Amino acid sequence: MKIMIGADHAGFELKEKVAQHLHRLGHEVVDVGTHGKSSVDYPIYAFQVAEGVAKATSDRGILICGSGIGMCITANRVPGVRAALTNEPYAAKMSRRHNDSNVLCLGGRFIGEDLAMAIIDVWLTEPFEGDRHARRIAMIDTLTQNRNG
Ligand SMILES: O=C(CO)[C@H](O)[C@H](O)[C@H](O)COP(=O)(O)O
Repeated sequence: MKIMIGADHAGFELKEKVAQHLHRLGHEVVDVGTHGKSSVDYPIYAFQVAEGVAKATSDRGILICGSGIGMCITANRVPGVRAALTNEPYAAKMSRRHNDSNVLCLGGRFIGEDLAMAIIDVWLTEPFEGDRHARRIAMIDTLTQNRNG
């Protein structure tokens, strides 16, 4: 898969490890930054990754900030993005099976490297179940479009 990744300063260190892990698994990684520990603003990276996934220039996205919350709030503003904040593997699994999540958000200040990789491994391999869940996902898009006119 082609996976776009991004982080702010609070997620930078974990992002570097995630990039190595994804490379080891054979994925193509597009890293939009940040590239150091200096303080930056998470919406910049969240929007880049979310746009990449929404425009299908990448198959999936992974975003990391301190808690994962700011990244998730921002990414979900982009139509077509279904970002899930999952700091444990079961939520990651369900976000794939029921929500077809296409962006994974992690909290770099909440979880360690081993747990992050376990979450990512589940998230990359779990399939979407479709059926009633596909109907509900379609409703998200329809209701959003109706609201925006
Ligand atoms: O956006 C966040 C919270 O929802 C992230 O955790 C940020 O990484 C965090 O707010 C950054 O905090 P800092 O005090 O500027 O390092």
